[in-house]
Amino acid sequence: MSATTAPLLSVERLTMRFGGLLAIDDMSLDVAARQITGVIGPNGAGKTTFFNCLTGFYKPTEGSVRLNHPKRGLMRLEALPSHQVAHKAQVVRTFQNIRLFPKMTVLENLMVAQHNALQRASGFSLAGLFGLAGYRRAEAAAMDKAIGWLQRLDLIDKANTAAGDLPYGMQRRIEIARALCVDPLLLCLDEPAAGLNPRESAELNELLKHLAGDEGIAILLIEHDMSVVMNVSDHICVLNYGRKIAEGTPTHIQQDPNVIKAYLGEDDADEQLHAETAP
Ligand SMILES: Nc1ncnc2c1ncn2[C@@H]1O[C@H](COP(=O)(O)OP(=O)(O)OP(=O)(O)O)[C@@H](O)[C@H]1O
Repeated sequence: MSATTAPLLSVERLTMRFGGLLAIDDMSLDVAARQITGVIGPNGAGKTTFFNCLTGFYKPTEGSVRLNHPKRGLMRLEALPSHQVAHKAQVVRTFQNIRLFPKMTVLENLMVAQHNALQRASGFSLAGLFGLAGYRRAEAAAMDKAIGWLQRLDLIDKANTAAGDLPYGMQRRIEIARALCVDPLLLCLDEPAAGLNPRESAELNELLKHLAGDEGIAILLIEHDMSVVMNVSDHICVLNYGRKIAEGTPTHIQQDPNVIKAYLGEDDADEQLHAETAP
């Protein structure tokens, strides 16, 4: 991020406690527009809790999450309920476990994601039922958007297949397509590579680079698969026991002694670091 560009998202001194457990501990992070920011850390480090605080699923105990929205100005995400974070702030997420409607077709899954826009077009009345012109236009636009994303994500030939009948890797891609139908400024992906084979992971890399580089969507990426994180991230933030222990480029993160210790444990990390620095 250049010194003159304001970040898209500024997380300041975020803290989330569950009783005596400090899941996020005084965490600050800037997220740049049009870039991919990886969030990594060992199991239980607080990554998903961090997403839950950004997207209105949890109300943080302390701290602020400010979004610099290009049309609406500064928005305080920690004060918004989750549906407004998605539809007003355009910060959209996927989940660790797949949450498609398995019996609905792929296209129907993408239409459901746009129900807010359709409800508004119906004036929350019977306009939809009577097929009034405004509602029909909104429905056609929603359909165009869904089809457009299915084409760009190479899923169009599966539009009329029940989502639950498709292979796992494809379902993960449909989840991303569904999130894209909400026009995200910031797309938060929670382990999108989980369960993917190496070919699917490589395809995911290409897709993420395309979304950030060509579509201009900022991405926050929680991922354990280092072949994905290190390949696609512009910037990486590392959490351990709820604390940010490092941030920087993938090259910087791979060499950071604190990160190596968090992943390998103190003794193994010392061994590896000594081996690397030995003449
Ligand atoms: N609703 C909750 N109530 C109590 N404790 C919670 C809750 N949600 C998360 N935690 C705890 O907060 C800590 C961080 O959990 P979190 O799921 O955010 O970690 P994570 O980094 O996403 O882990 P993983 O990589 O295994 O998904 C853990 O100790 C977890 O048990």
